[in-house]
Amino acid sequence: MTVPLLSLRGISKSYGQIRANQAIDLDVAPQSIHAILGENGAGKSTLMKLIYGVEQPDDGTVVWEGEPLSFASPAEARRKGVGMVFQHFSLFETLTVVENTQLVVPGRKADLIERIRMLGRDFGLEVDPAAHVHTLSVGERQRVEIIRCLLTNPKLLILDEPTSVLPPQSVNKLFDTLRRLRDGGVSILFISHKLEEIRAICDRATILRGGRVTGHVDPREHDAHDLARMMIGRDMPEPMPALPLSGGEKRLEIVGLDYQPDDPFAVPLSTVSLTVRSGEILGIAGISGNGQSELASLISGELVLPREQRDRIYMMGKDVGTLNAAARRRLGFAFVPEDRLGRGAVPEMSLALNSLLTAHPLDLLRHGLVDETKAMAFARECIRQYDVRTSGPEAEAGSLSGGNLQKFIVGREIMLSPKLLFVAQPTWGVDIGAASAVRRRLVALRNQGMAILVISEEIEELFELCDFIQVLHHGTLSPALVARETRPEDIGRYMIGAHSSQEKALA
Ligand SMILES: Nc1ncnc2c1ncn2[C@@H]1O[C@H](COP(=O)(O)OP(=O)(O)OP(=O)(O)O)[C@@H](O)[C@H]1O
Repeated sequence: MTVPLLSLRGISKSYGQIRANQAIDLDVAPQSIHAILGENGAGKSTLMKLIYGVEQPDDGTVVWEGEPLSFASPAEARRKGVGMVFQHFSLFETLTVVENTQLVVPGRKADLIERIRMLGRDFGLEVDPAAHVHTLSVGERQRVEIIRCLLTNPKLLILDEPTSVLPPQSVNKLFDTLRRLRDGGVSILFISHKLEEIRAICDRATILRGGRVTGHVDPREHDAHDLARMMIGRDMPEPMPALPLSGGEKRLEIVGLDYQPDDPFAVPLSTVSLTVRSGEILGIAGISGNGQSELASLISGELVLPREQRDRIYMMGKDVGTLNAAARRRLGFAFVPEDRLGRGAVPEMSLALNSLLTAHPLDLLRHGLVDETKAMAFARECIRQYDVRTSGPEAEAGSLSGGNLQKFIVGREIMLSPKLLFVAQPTWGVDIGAASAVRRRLVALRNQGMAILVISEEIEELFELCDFIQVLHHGTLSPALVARETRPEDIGRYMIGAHSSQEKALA
């Protein structure tokens, strides 16, 4: 047998009471794409952090290219040829793309700009090297992370859910890239919750459950159902059937909204119109960076329209364009932003305190002070209902695994029983078991009459959830398409700006 590029034996790591990794054995062969599979909180990110030197194991040995070794820091791991793209981005918001790159990759700025452009062209990872990171969408930030990593020429590339925010076209391009990298001698550790992707690209898979290895398999020899069962220890639930449309009242209406941002990197919106009624789910598809964050901010109230732009955004029948986020929430609006650690939750605060951020109207304050008992009870209920794996309501939000924090934030907003719920990327980073639970919940709420707006880059998710789909491209929205009568390719054409001639537009 060839000597593995990386061998782990008996690797363990605990955080207080939580045994995130227990006696992990793992061999990564040279020139292989190796999947790490597991539910939210199974210990995948922890294991990757140990390999990349971000954390040190409590126990166990690491052998790199046949030599016993321990990576004391990410800098050392990078020197040896390990590169990592994180699930939570590690970019500085106020710096430009190329300045962020310079922090890790030596070289002259002009050369780096050229190399970034070249990688972008070659691998479908286009991004403006001079753009400030704070102006970029989540998807674009991820592209920057991947490019930055590729620029260090790693022997082992660790990708923590790299496809979660990429549109389907770019996923295939990324896979071509990864295959080319592998054929050129790079091994790849690939974390993903998308089993079909794993079967398409990986030649090995290691499955984790509760911090332990439960199997090493060749994913091409198992179907997605098999893999899911190994991962979650049971069969997947069936999707929730949607009741026929009720033709309910309009809860959100946007009429011919134009938006010209001050920021030169932001995307202008032109004549955006949409309607979401009680008892229906409208999905907005599109590649990130086409105006999603601008539209989301205008709907959530983080961006307020100037006084002269009246009669553009209505919620529950009221013109809300000039109202701030809090005033919109008072009308029965709730919002899950795509950026869960930055805007959805405060990482240093407990889950109980994070509940207060939006759920304070549910009687969690008394005389202006936090009612601890009620805040704890609320957080505990959210943890229970949404199967959030954590030590309890006192855990810091930042200590939760990505998917578990997402479940908590989505749960918190749903528990407000809003009339209108707006969720950006509802299941980004959430494992398939939990993602299907979140989707079932959204459909059940729709059946009970909630109006739901979803922005997602995952076409399959939109088809599973939505009654209608509109596609955002270069700041304009396609007509509403009836999801049941539309094919993914039709959506794909709108996503790249090539209109379908036979659209099933609503009158
Ligand atoms: N810094 C930390 N402090 C406390 N607990 C932590 C910390 N980091 C991880 N954990 C816990 O360790 C366990 C494993 O988390 P990890 O992030 O490795 O899971 P994961 O498999 O990557 O999950 P996901 O798919 O949701 O990203 C979880 O219970 C998590 O809450």
